[in-house]
Amino acid sequence: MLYADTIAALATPPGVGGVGIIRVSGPHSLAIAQAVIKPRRKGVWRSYQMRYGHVLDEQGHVVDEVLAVFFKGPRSFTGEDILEIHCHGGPLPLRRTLSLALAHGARLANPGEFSLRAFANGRIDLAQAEATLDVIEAQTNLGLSLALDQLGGGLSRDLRSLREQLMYPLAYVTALTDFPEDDVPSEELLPPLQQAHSLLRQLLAGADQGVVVREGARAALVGRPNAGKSSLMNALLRTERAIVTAIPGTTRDTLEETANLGGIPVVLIDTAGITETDDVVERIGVERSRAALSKADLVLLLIDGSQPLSVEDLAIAQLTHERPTILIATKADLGQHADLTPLSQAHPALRGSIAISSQAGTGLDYLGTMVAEQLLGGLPLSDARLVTNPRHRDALRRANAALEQAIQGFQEGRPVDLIAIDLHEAIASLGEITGETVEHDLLNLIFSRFCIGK
Ligand SMILES: Nc1nc2c(c(=O)[nH]1)N(C=O)[C@@H](CNc1ccc(C(=O)N[C@@H](CCC(=O)O)C(=O)O)cc1)CN2
Ligand SMILES: Nc1nc2c(ncn2[C@@H]2O[C@H](COP(=O)(O)OP(=O)(O)OP(=O)(O)O)[C@@H](O)[C@H]2O)c(=O)[nH]1
Ligand SMILES: [Mg+2]
Repeated sequence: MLYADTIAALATPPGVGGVGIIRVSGPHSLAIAQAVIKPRRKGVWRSYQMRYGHVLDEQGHVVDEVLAVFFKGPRSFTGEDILEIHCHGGPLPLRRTLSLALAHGARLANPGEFSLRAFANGRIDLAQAEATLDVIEAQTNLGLSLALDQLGGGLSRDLRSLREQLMYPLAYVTALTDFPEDDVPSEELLPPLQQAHSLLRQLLAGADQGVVVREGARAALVGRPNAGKSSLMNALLRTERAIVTAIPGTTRDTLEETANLGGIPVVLIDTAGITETDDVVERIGVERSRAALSKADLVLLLIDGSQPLSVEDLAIAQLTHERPTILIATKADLGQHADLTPLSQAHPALRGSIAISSQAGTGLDYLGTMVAEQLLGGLPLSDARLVTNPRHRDALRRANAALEQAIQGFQEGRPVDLIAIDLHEAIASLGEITGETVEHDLLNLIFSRFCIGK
Protein backbone atom coordinates (compact mmCIF):
# COMPACT_ATOMS: atom_id res chain seq x y z
CA MET A 1 0.00 0.00 0.00
CA LEU A 2 2.70 2.46 0.93
CA TYR A 3 4.99 3.89 -1.73
CA ALA A 4 8.67 2.95 -1.71
CA ASP A 5 9.98 6.33 -2.80
CA THR A 6 10.11 9.56 -0.86
CA ILE A 7 8.88 12.83 -2.33
CA ALA A 8 9.79 16.39 -1.43
CA ALA A 9 8.58 19.83 -2.46
CA LEU A 10 8.13 23.41 -1.43
CA ALA A 11 4.70 23.45 0.24
CA THR A 12 4.34 27.24 0.42
CA PRO A 13 4.12 29.62 -2.56
CA PRO A 14 7.39 30.35 -4.31
CA GLY A 15 8.71 33.80 -3.57
CA VAL A 16 9.32 35.70 -0.38
CA GLY A 17 7.32 35.17 2.82
CA GLY A 18 7.69 35.06 6.56
CA VAL A 19 8.07 31.31 6.65
CA GLY A 20 8.44 28.75 3.86
CA ILE A 21 7.84 25.03 4.33
CA ILE A 22 9.63 22.11 2.70
CA ARG A 23 7.50 19.00 2.92
CA VAL A 24 8.85 15.46 2.62
CA SER A 25 6.74 12.28 2.55
CA GLY A 26 7.81 8.65 2.39
CA PRO A 27 10.04 6.10 4.08
CA HIS A 28 13.18 8.26 3.96
CA SER A 29 11.62 11.15 5.87
CA LEU A 30 13.13 10.28 9.24
CA ALA A 31 16.57 9.63 7.74
CA ILE A 32 16.40 13.00 5.97
CA ALA A 33 15.49 14.71 9.26
CA GLN A 34 18.44 13.09 10.94
CA ALA A 35 20.83 13.89 8.08
CA VAL A 36 20.03 17.52 7.34
CA ILE A 37 18.75 19.00 10.64
CA LYS A 38 20.83 19.55 13.74
CA PRO A 39 18.32 20.08 16.58
CA ARG A 40 19.36 22.36 19.45
CA ARG A 41 18.15 19.95 22.13
CA LYS A 42 19.16 16.35 22.36
CA GLY A 43 16.62 13.61 21.85
CA VAL A 44 14.82 11.63 19.20
CA TRP A 45 12.34 12.76 16.55
CA ARG A 46 8.94 12.29 18.16
CA SER A 47 5.81 12.39 16.05
CA TYR A 48 3.89 15.67 16.08
CA GLN A 49 6.55 17.46 18.08
CA MET A 50 8.11 20.60 16.70
CA ARG A 51 11.87 20.97 17.16
CA TYR A 52 14.18 23.97 16.85
CA GLY A 53 17.51 23.62 15.07
CA HIS A 54 19.60 24.36 12.00
CA VAL A 55 19.76 22.86 8.55
CA LEU A 56 23.38 22.04 7.78
CA ASP A 57 24.85 21.23 4.38
CA GLU A 58 27.33 18.43 3.65
CA GLN A 59 30.24 20.64 4.78
CA GLY A 60 28.50 21.47 8.04
CA HIS A 61 27.68 25.03 6.97
CA VAL A 62 24.46 26.50 8.29
CA VAL A 63 21.86 26.72 5.53
CA ASP A 64 19.05 28.09 7.71
CA GLU A 65 17.70 28.34 11.21
CA VAL A 66 14.49 26.29 11.25
CA LEU A 67 11.61 24.66 13.06
CA ALA A 68 10.79 21.13 11.97
CA VAL A 69 8.11 18.52 12.62
CA PHE A 70 8.15 14.80 12.03
CA PHE A 71 4.84 12.94 11.59
CA LYS A 72 5.02 9.18 12.03
CA GLY A 73 2.80 7.36 9.55
CA PRO A 74 0.04 6.37 9.36
CA ARG A 75 -1.06 9.27 11.58
CA SER A 76 -0.14 11.93 9.03
CA PHE A 77 -1.64 13.79 6.10
CA THR A 78 -0.41 11.25 3.52
CA GLY A 79 -0.45 8.26 5.87
CA GLU A 80 3.32 8.00 5.38
CA ASP A 81 6.18 9.34 7.47
CA ILE A 82 6.28 13.08 6.83
CA LEU A 83 8.90 15.68 7.61
CA GLU A 84 8.13 19.40 7.49
CA ILE A 85 10.96 21.88 7.66
CA HIS A 86 9.79 25.41 8.39
CA CYS A 87 12.50 27.67 6.98
CA HIS A 88 12.77 31.41 6.67
CA GLY A 89 10.64 32.31 3.68
CA GLY A 90 13.35 33.25 1.19
CA PRO A 91 14.25 31.53 -2.06
CA LEU A 92 17.81 30.60 -1.02
CA PRO A 93 17.22 28.88 2.32
CA LEU A 94 14.28 27.03 0.79
CA ARG A 95 16.04 26.00 -2.39
CA ARG A 96 19.10 24.78 -0.52
CA THR A 97 17.07 22.89 2.10
CA LEU A 98 15.05 21.22 -0.66
CA SER A 99 18.27 20.27 -2.49
CA LEU A 100 19.58 18.65 0.68
CA ALA A 101 16.41 16.57 1.03
CA LEU A 102 16.82 15.48 -2.58
CA ALA A 103 20.48 14.65 -1.98
CA HIS A 104 19.46 12.40 0.92
CA GLY A 105 17.07 10.16 -0.90
CA ALA A 106 13.98 12.15 -1.83
CA ARG A 107 12.84 13.03 -5.34
CA LEU A 108 10.89 16.09 -6.41
CA ALA A 109 7.12 15.63 -6.00
CA ASN A 110 4.75 16.06 -8.92
CA PRO A 111 1.79 18.47 -8.68
CA GLY A 112 -0.79 17.05 -6.28
CA GLU A 113 1.35 14.07 -5.37
CA PHE A 114 1.03 14.50 -1.58
CA SER A 115 -2.76 14.54 -1.93
CA LEU A 116 -2.62 11.61 -4.35
CA ARG A 117 -0.74 9.65 -1.72
CA ALA A 118 -3.24 10.64 0.97
CA PHE A 119 -5.91 9.26 -1.37
CA ALA A 120 -4.01 6.12 -2.42
CA ASN A 121 -3.18 5.35 1.21
CA GLY A 122 -6.84 5.63 2.17
CA ARG A 123 -6.47 8.74 4.36
CA ILE A 124 -9.02 10.67 2.31
CA ASP A 125 -11.30 9.72 -0.56
CA LEU A 126 -11.39 11.39 -3.94
CA ALA A 127 -14.19 13.82 -3.04
CA GLN A 128 -12.15 14.96 -0.01
CA ALA A 129 -8.99 15.32 -2.09
CA GLU A 130 -10.89 17.48 -4.56
CA ALA A 131 -12.29 19.46 -1.64
CA THR A 132 -8.78 20.45 -0.50
CA LEU A 133 -8.35 22.20 -3.84
CA ASP A 134 -11.76 23.84 -3.44
CA VAL A 135 -10.74 25.08 0.01
CA ILE A 136 -7.63 26.64 -1.49
CA GLU A 137 -9.49 28.17 -4.43
CA ALA A 138 -12.66 29.22 -2.57
CA GLN A 139 -13.69 32.73 -3.58
CA THR A 140 -16.41 33.39 -1.02
CA ASN A 141 -17.04 32.36 2.59
CA LEU A 142 -19.99 30.32 1.39
CA GLY A 143 -17.79 28.48 -1.10
CA LEU A 144 -15.24 27.88 1.64
CA SER A 145 -17.74 26.44 4.09
CA LEU A 146 -19.14 24.08 1.44
CA ALA A 147 -15.60 22.95 0.57
CA LEU A 148 -14.75 22.39 4.25
CA ASP A 149 -17.88 20.31 4.73
CA GLN A 150 -16.81 18.16 1.79
CA LEU A 151 -13.23 17.97 3.09
CA GLY A 152 -14.54 16.81 6.45
CA GLY A 153 -16.27 13.93 4.71
CA GLY A 154 -19.84 15.24 4.67
CA LEU A 155 -20.55 14.25 1.08
CA SER A 156 -18.52 11.06 1.43
CA ARG A 157 -20.71 9.89 4.32
CA ASP A 158 -23.89 10.52 2.32
CA LEU A 159 -22.45 8.57 -0.60
CA ARG A 160 -21.33 5.70 1.60
CA SER A 161 -24.79 5.29 3.07
CA LEU A 162 -26.25 5.47 -0.44
CA ARG A 163 -23.94 2.70 -1.60
CA GLU A 164 -24.80 0.55 1.39
CA GLN A 165 -28.49 0.92 0.67
CA LEU A 166 -27.91 -0.35 -2.86
CA MET A 167 -25.48 -3.16 -1.96
CA TYR A 168 -27.94 -5.52 -0.29
CA PRO A 169 -30.49 -5.39 -3.13
CA LEU A 170 -27.65 -5.91 -5.62
CA ALA A 171 -26.30 -8.90 -3.71
CA TYR A 172 -29.80 -10.31 -3.52
CA VAL A 173 -30.64 -10.00 -7.21
CA THR A 174 -27.17 -11.21 -8.19
CA ALA A 175 -27.76 -14.36 -6.15
CA LEU A 176 -31.15 -14.74 -7.81
CA THR A 177 -29.72 -14.61 -11.33
CA ASP A 178 -28.82 -18.31 -10.89
CA PHE A 179 -32.43 -19.15 -10.06
CA PRO A 180 -34.38 -17.11 -12.58
CA GLU A 181 -37.63 -18.99 -11.88
CA ASP A 182 -37.69 -17.71 -8.26
CA ASP A 183 -39.82 -14.72 -7.45
CA VAL A 184 -38.12 -11.44 -6.60
CA PRO A 185 -39.21 -10.29 -3.12
CA SER A 186 -39.58 -6.72 -4.26
CA GLU A 187 -41.58 -5.71 -1.18
CA GLU A 188 -38.36 -6.25 0.77
CA LEU A 189 -35.89 -4.79 -1.75
CA LEU A 190 -37.82 -1.78 -2.99
CA PRO A 191 -37.94 0.34 0.21
CA PRO A 192 -34.14 0.71 0.55
CA LEU A 193 -33.94 1.55 -3.14
CA GLN A 194 -36.67 4.15 -2.85
CA GLN A 195 -34.99 5.62 0.20
CA ALA A 196 -31.70 5.82 -1.71
CA HIS A 197 -33.54 7.41 -4.61
CA SER A 198 -34.96 10.10 -2.41
CA LEU A 199 -31.53 10.94 -0.95
CA LEU A 200 -30.04 11.01 -4.45
CA ARG A 201 -32.77 13.34 -5.66
CA GLN A 202 -32.11 15.62 -2.69
CA LEU A 203 -28.40 15.80 -3.54
CA LEU A 204 -29.19 16.49 -7.18
CA ALA A 205 -31.75 19.15 -6.31
CA GLY A 206 -29.08 21.34 -4.72
CA ALA A 207 -26.29 20.51 -7.15
CA ASP A 208 -27.03 23.22 -9.72
CA GLN A 209 -26.87 25.79 -6.94
CA GLY A 210 -23.72 24.27 -5.51
CA VAL A 211 -21.94 24.35 -8.86
CA VAL A 212 -22.78 28.06 -9.22
CA VAL A 213 -21.38 28.78 -5.75
CA ARG A 214 -18.14 26.96 -6.60
CA GLU A 215 -17.68 28.07 -10.20
CA GLY A 216 -19.37 31.45 -10.12
CA ALA A 217 -21.22 33.04 -13.01
CA ARG A 218 -20.95 35.92 -15.47
CA ALA A 219 -23.10 39.02 -15.44
CA ALA A 220 -22.77 41.66 -18.18
CA LEU A 221 -23.66 45.30 -17.54
CA VAL A 222 -25.08 46.75 -20.73
CA GLY A 223 -26.85 49.92 -21.69
CA ARG A 224 -26.51 53.23 -23.47
CA PRO A 225 -23.41 55.39 -23.10
CA ASN A 226 -23.61 57.27 -19.77
CA ALA A 227 -26.29 54.95 -18.35
CA GLY A 228 -24.11 54.43 -15.27
CA LYS A 229 -22.59 50.99 -15.97
CA SER A 230 -19.07 51.73 -14.81
CA SER A 231 -20.39 53.52 -11.72
CA LEU A 232 -22.44 50.47 -10.79
CA MET A 233 -19.48 48.18 -11.44
CA ASN A 234 -17.38 50.26 -9.05
CA ALA A 235 -20.13 50.43 -6.46
CA LEU A 236 -20.59 46.64 -6.46
CA LEU A 237 -16.82 46.11 -6.24
CA ARG A 238 -16.44 48.88 -3.64
CA THR A 239 -13.38 50.19 -5.53
CA GLU A 240 -12.77 52.72 -8.29
CA ARG A 241 -11.97 49.97 -10.77
CA ALA A 242 -13.48 51.48 -13.93
CA ILE A 243 -13.07 55.01 -15.24
CA VAL A 244 -16.20 57.10 -14.78
CA THR A 245 -16.74 60.46 -16.48
CA ALA A 246 -19.71 62.52 -17.61
CA ILE A 247 -18.57 61.99 -21.20
CA PRO A 248 -20.62 59.36 -23.07
CA GLY A 249 -18.37 56.69 -24.51
CA THR A 250 -15.89 56.64 -21.62
CA THR A 251 -15.61 52.86 -21.44
CA ARG A 252 -14.00 51.59 -24.64
CA ASP A 253 -13.12 47.99 -23.82
CA THR A 254 -14.89 45.36 -21.74
CA LEU A 255 -13.61 45.08 -18.19
CA GLU A 256 -14.03 42.03 -15.93
CA GLU A 257 -13.81 41.81 -12.17
CA THR A 258 -15.21 39.36 -9.63
CA ALA A 259 -17.60 40.51 -6.92
CA ASN A 260 -19.06 38.46 -4.09
CA LEU A 261 -22.82 38.75 -4.48
CA GLY A 262 -24.75 36.76 -1.90
CA GLY A 263 -21.92 34.21 -1.58
CA ILE A 264 -21.56 33.70 -5.33
CA PRO A 265 -18.40 34.84 -7.10
CA VAL A 266 -19.91 36.85 -9.94
CA VAL A 267 -17.69 38.05 -12.77
CA LEU A 268 -19.08 41.48 -13.55
CA ILE A 269 -18.40 42.61 -17.09
CA ASP A 270 -18.49 46.35 -17.63
CA THR A 271 -19.04 47.11 -21.30
CA ALA A 272 -18.84 50.03 -23.67
CA GLY A 273 -22.16 51.83 -24.05
CA ILE A 274 -23.98 50.44 -27.08
CA THR A 275 -24.58 53.07 -29.75
CA GLU A 276 -24.35 53.79 -33.46
CA THR A 277 -20.96 55.37 -33.92
CA ASP A 278 -18.40 56.32 -36.57
CA ASP A 279 -15.53 56.19 -34.12
CA VAL A 280 -13.46 53.11 -35.02
CA VAL A 281 -12.38 52.37 -31.44
CA GLU A 282 -15.83 52.84 -30.03
CA ARG A 283 -17.30 50.60 -32.71
CA ILE A 284 -14.97 47.77 -31.75
CA GLY A 285 -15.94 48.35 -28.13
CA VAL A 286 -19.61 48.04 -29.03
CA GLU A 287 -18.86 44.77 -30.84
CA ARG A 288 -17.24 43.50 -27.65
CA SER A 289 -20.25 44.58 -25.63
CA ARG A 290 -22.46 42.43 -27.84
CA ALA A 291 -20.08 39.50 -27.50
CA ALA A 292 -20.02 39.87 -23.69
CA LEU A 293 -23.79 39.95 -23.70
CA SER A 294 -24.05 36.71 -25.63
CA LYS A 295 -21.75 34.89 -23.19
CA ALA A 296 -23.30 36.17 -19.96
CA ASP A 297 -25.36 33.98 -17.62
CA LEU A 298 -27.27 37.08 -16.61
CA VAL A 299 -27.65 40.53 -18.18
CA LEU A 300 -27.91 43.67 -16.11
CA LEU A 301 -29.67 46.11 -18.42
CA LEU A 302 -29.08 49.67 -17.27
CA ILE A 303 -31.38 52.54 -18.16
CA ASP A 304 -30.64 56.09 -17.07
CA GLY A 305 -33.62 56.63 -14.76
CA SER A 306 -33.08 60.38 -14.65
CA GLN A 307 -34.12 60.72 -18.29
CA PRO A 308 -37.10 59.62 -20.34
CA LEU A 309 -36.80 56.23 -21.99
CA SER A 310 -35.32 56.55 -25.49
CA VAL A 311 -35.51 54.54 -28.69
CA GLU A 312 -31.87 53.58 -28.16
CA ASP A 313 -32.78 52.06 -24.80
CA LEU A 314 -35.52 50.02 -26.47
CA ALA A 315 -33.13 48.89 -29.21
CA ILE A 316 -30.56 47.75 -26.67
CA ALA A 317 -33.24 45.99 -24.66
CA GLN A 318 -34.07 44.05 -27.84
CA LEU A 319 -30.53 42.71 -27.86
CA THR A 320 -31.02 41.22 -24.41
CA HIS A 321 -34.24 39.36 -25.14
CA GLU A 322 -32.54 35.99 -25.35
CA ARG A 323 -30.81 36.25 -21.96
CA PRO A 324 -32.16 36.30 -18.43
CA THR A 325 -32.18 40.01 -17.64
CA ILE A 326 -32.52 42.26 -14.64
CA LEU A 327 -33.67 45.76 -15.52
CA ILE A 328 -31.94 48.52 -13.57
CA ALA A 329 -33.06 52.14 -13.49
CA THR A 330 -29.98 54.12 -12.48
CA LYS A 331 -29.36 57.49 -10.81
CA ALA A 332 -32.38 57.18 -8.51
CA ASP A 333 -30.99 60.13 -6.50
CA LEU A 334 -31.93 62.39 -9.46
CA GLY A 335 -35.53 61.24 -9.46
CA GLN A 336 -37.33 58.68 -11.58
CA HIS A 337 -38.13 60.11 -15.02
CA ALA A 338 -38.04 57.02 -17.18
CA ASP A 339 -41.22 55.02 -17.62
CA LEU A 340 -39.90 51.47 -18.05
CA THR A 341 -43.21 49.72 -18.62
CA PRO A 342 -42.97 49.55 -22.44
CA LEU A 343 -39.56 47.98 -22.08
CA SER A 344 -40.38 45.51 -19.32
CA GLN A 345 -43.64 44.43 -20.91
CA ALA A 346 -41.88 43.56 -24.16
CA HIS A 347 -39.03 41.63 -22.56
CA PRO A 348 -39.56 37.85 -22.67
CA ALA A 349 -36.75 36.98 -20.25
CA LEU A 350 -37.07 39.73 -17.66
CA ARG A 351 -36.42 38.42 -14.16
CA GLY A 352 -36.97 41.58 -12.20
CA SER A 353 -36.37 45.29 -12.09
CA ILE A 354 -34.98 47.69 -9.55
CA ALA A 355 -34.10 51.36 -9.14
CA ILE A 356 -30.65 52.10 -7.78
CA SER A 357 -28.25 54.93 -7.15
CA SER A 358 -24.57 54.09 -7.36
CA GLN A 359 -23.77 57.48 -5.95
CA ALA A 360 -26.09 57.31 -2.94
CA GLY A 361 -25.62 53.55 -2.60
CA THR A 362 -29.34 52.84 -2.59
CA GLY A 363 -30.67 49.53 -3.90
CA LEU A 364 -27.24 47.95 -4.22
CA ASP A 365 -27.64 45.31 -1.52
CA TYR A 366 -31.02 44.34 -2.84
CA LEU A 367 -29.62 44.18 -6.38
CA GLY A 368 -26.89 41.82 -5.13
CA THR A 369 -29.55 39.60 -3.59
CA MET A 370 -31.59 39.64 -6.81
CA VAL A 371 -28.55 38.70 -8.89
CA ALA A 372 -27.58 35.87 -6.53
CA GLU A 373 -31.10 34.51 -6.43
CA GLN A 374 -31.36 34.57 -10.24
CA LEU A 375 -28.06 32.75 -10.61
CA LEU A 376 -29.27 30.15 -8.10
CA GLY A 377 -32.20 29.35 -10.36
CA GLY A 378 -34.66 31.80 -8.84
CA LEU A 379 -34.69 29.95 -5.52
CA PRO A 380 -33.23 30.77 -2.11
CA LEU A 381 -30.08 28.87 -1.28
CA SER A 382 -30.88 25.32 -0.27
CA ASP A 383 -29.83 24.45 3.28
CA ALA A 384 -29.32 20.81 2.32
CA ARG A 385 -25.85 19.44 1.60
CA LEU A 386 -24.70 21.06 -1.63
CA VAL A 387 -22.76 19.15 -4.25
CA THR A 388 -20.54 21.77 -5.86
CA ASN A 389 -18.44 19.88 -8.37
CA PRO A 390 -19.83 19.32 -11.91
CA ARG A 391 -18.00 15.99 -12.07
CA HIS A 392 -19.89 14.84 -8.99
CA ARG A 393 -23.17 16.18 -10.32
CA ASP A 394 -22.69 14.26 -13.54
CA ALA A 395 -21.95 11.02 -11.67
CA LEU A 396 -25.00 11.57 -9.44
CA ARG A 397 -27.19 12.06 -12.51
CA ARG A 398 -26.00 8.79 -13.99
CA ALA A 399 -26.47 6.99 -10.67
CA ASN A 400 -29.97 8.42 -10.41
CA ALA A 401 -30.93 7.34 -13.93
CA ALA A 402 -29.64 3.82 -13.32
CA LEU A 403 -31.41 3.58 -9.97
CA GLU A 404 -34.68 4.72 -11.53
CA GLN A 405 -34.27 1.99 -14.14
CA ALA A 406 -33.70 -0.57 -11.39
CA ILE A 407 -36.74 0.53 -9.41
CA GLN A 408 -38.87 0.43 -12.52
CA GLY A 409 -37.42 -3.01 -13.25
CA PHE A 410 -38.64 -4.29 -9.89
CA GLN A 411 -42.05 -2.73 -10.34
CA GLU A 412 -42.48 -4.24 -13.80
CA GLY A 413 -41.02 -7.60 -12.85
CA ARG A 414 -38.14 -7.42 -15.31
CA PRO A 415 -35.53 -10.21 -15.38
CA VAL A 416 -33.24 -9.97 -12.36
CA ASP A 417 -30.04 -9.93 -14.41
CA LEU A 418 -31.20 -6.68 -16.04
CA ILE A 419 -31.96 -5.18 -12.64
CA ALA A 420 -28.54 -6.28 -11.43
CA ILE A 421 -26.90 -4.39 -14.31
CA ASP A 422 -28.76 -1.18 -13.40
CA LEU A 423 -27.92 -1.45 -9.71
CA HIS A 424 -24.32 -2.17 -10.53
CA GLU A 425 -24.21 0.89 -12.75
CA ALA A 426 -25.68 3.07 -10.01
CA ILE A 427 -23.14 1.86 -7.45
CA ALA A 428 -20.25 2.31 -9.89
CA SER A 429 -21.33 5.88 -10.69
CA LEU A 430 -21.41 6.76 -6.99
CA GLY A 431 -17.99 5.15 -6.63
CA GLU A 432 -16.58 7.52 -9.24
CA ILE A 433 -17.18 10.40 -6.84
CA THR A 434 -15.40 8.88 -3.88
CA GLY A 435 -12.81 7.22 -6.10
CA GLU A 436 -13.67 3.59 -5.45
CA THR A 437 -14.37 3.04 -9.14
CA VAL A 438 -12.40 5.51 -11.14
CA GLU A 439 -10.20 5.35 -14.22
CA HIS A 440 -6.52 5.95 -13.77
CA ASP A 441 -6.52 8.70 -16.41
CA LEU A 442 -9.20 10.61 -14.54
CA LEU A 443 -7.20 10.40 -11.31
CA ASN A 444 -4.17 11.82 -13.09
CA LEU A 445 -6.29 14.57 -14.56
CA ILE A 446 -7.76 15.52 -11.18
CA PHE A 447 -4.49 15.57 -9.26
CA SER A 448 -2.56 17.36 -11.99
CA ARG A 449 -4.76 20.41 -11.34
CA PHE A 450 -3.20 20.71 -7.88
CA CYS A 451 -0.09 22.77 -7.35
CA ILE A 452 3.30 21.33 -6.49
CA GLY A 453 3.63 20.64 -2.77
CA LYS A 454 -0.13 20.03 -2.27
N1 LIG B 1 1.98 22.50 8.56
C1 LIG B 1 0.94 22.01 7.92
N2 LIG B 1 -0.25 22.63 7.96
C2 LIG B 1 -1.32 22.14 7.27
C3 LIG B 1 -1.22 20.96 6.51
C4 LIG B 1 0.06 20.31 6.47
O1 LIG B 1 0.24 19.28 5.83
N3 LIG B 1 1.08 20.86 7.19
N4 LIG B 1 -2.33 20.47 5.83
C5 LIG B 1 -2.25 19.70 4.69
O2 LIG B 1 -2.99 19.80 3.75
C6 LIG B 1 -3.64 20.91 6.25
C7 LIG B 1 -4.06 20.12 7.46
N5 LIG B 1 -4.43 18.79 7.07
C8 LIG B 1 -4.04 17.65 7.76
C9 LIG B 1 -4.83 16.53 7.66
C10 LIG B 1 -4.53 15.41 8.40
C11 LIG B 1 -3.42 15.38 9.21
C12 LIG B 1 -3.15 14.21 10.07
O3 LIG B 1 -2.03 14.01 10.50
N6 LIG B 1 -4.15 13.45 10.43
C13 LIG B 1 -4.05 12.41 11.43
C14 LIG B 1 -4.77 12.83 12.70
C15 LIG B 1 -3.89 13.49 13.64
C16 LIG B 1 -4.45 13.48 15.07
O4 LIG B 1 -5.47 12.85 15.31
O5 LIG B 1 -3.82 14.07 15.94
C17 LIG B 1 -4.77 11.19 10.95
O6 LIG B 1 -5.63 11.34 10.07
O7 LIG B 1 -4.46 10.13 11.44
C18 LIG B 1 -2.60 16.47 9.28
C19 LIG B 1 -2.91 17.62 8.54
C20 LIG B 1 -3.60 22.39 6.52
N7 LIG B 1 -2.50 22.78 7.34
N1 LIG C 1 -26.37 61.48 -9.84
C1 LIG C 1 -25.87 60.34 -10.22
N2 LIG C 1 -25.02 60.28 -11.25
C2 LIG C 1 -24.53 59.10 -11.64
C3 LIG C 1 -24.89 57.90 -10.98
N3 LIG C 1 -24.26 56.86 -11.60
C4 LIG C 1 -23.52 57.42 -12.58
N4 LIG C 1 -23.68 58.76 -12.61
C5 LIG C 1 -23.02 59.71 -13.52
O1 LIG C 1 -23.33 59.36 -14.85
C6 LIG C 1 -22.21 59.64 -15.70
C7 LIG C 1 -21.85 58.39 -16.49
O2 LIG C 1 -21.48 57.35 -15.59
P1 LIG C 1 -20.66 56.08 -16.05
O3 LIG C 1 -20.68 55.14 -14.91
O4 LIG C 1 -19.35 56.48 -16.59
O5 LIG C 1 -21.60 55.57 -17.21
P2 LIG C 1 -21.33 54.40 -18.26
O6 LIG C 1 -22.62 53.73 -18.51
O7 LIG C 1 -20.21 53.55 -17.79
O8 LIG C 1 -20.91 55.22 -19.56
P3 LIG C 1 -20.02 54.72 -20.82
O9 LIG C 1 -18.78 54.09 -20.30
O10 LIG C 1 -19.75 55.99 -21.54
O11 LIG C 1 -20.87 53.81 -21.61
C8 LIG C 1 -21.09 60.09 -14.77
O12 LIG C 1 -21.04 61.46 -14.78
C9 LIG C 1 -21.52 59.58 -13.43
O13 LIG C 1 -21.02 60.36 -12.36
C10 LIG C 1 -25.79 57.98 -9.88
O14 LIG C 1 -26.15 56.99 -9.24
N5 LIG C 1 -26.26 59.21 -9.56
MG1 LIG D 1 -18.43 53.06 -18.61
